[in-house]
Amino acid sequence: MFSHKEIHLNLPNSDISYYPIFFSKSEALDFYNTILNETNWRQDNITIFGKTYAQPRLTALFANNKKTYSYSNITMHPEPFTKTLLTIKSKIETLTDVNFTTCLANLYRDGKDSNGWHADNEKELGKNPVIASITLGAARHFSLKYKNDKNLKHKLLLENGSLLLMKGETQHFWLHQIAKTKKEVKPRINLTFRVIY
Ligand SMILES: O=C(O)CCC(=O)C(=O)O
Ligand SMILES: [Fe+2]
Repeated sequence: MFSHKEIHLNLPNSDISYYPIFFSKSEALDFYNTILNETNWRQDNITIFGKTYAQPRLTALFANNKKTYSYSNITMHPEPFTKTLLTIKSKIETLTDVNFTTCLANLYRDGKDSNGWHADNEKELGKNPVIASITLGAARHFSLKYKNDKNLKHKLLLENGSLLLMKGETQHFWLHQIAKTKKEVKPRINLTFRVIY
């Protein structure tokens, strides 16, 4: 059906694939503009190790149910999927054969916005979550770090229109982040499709 170029990362205890051109550049920029303007972006306060910070990016939650998503001491309540998000979701579902319930959207306004080291291992995601992550707009580096050996790291550039798929035991063994950068970078929207049980 699809003949997307797939780059499978050769890292232990993981199942991570990168599809650099899941959407064409122009399709991805159309999605970027629509989602940027249609979304009620919010900036939550998060609490990590007892300290409260303004999250260094804007977020929004969408779902086809009422289930909330909680992490770092915040609980997000979803809004219904938009037509654009349903178009994107359905193309990912054809590739993965997973029915995603939920999408967490992140807006990195510039290089100062980031997402610190974490695993997507909240219990509502189930044992071995499938996370499908779309990049729209500017490219940013995605870093991976092995929990058992912090010297084992991997970094890849997530480009406009790309899909990164993490599944299997990845979240048990690996942390990931989007680090801040001093380079001039334009805004990036990230959409992470998930199943919430
Ligand atoms: O922006 C990204 O590519 C990663 C987002 C992420 O890790 C998350 O929302 O859990
Ligand atoms: Fe994540």
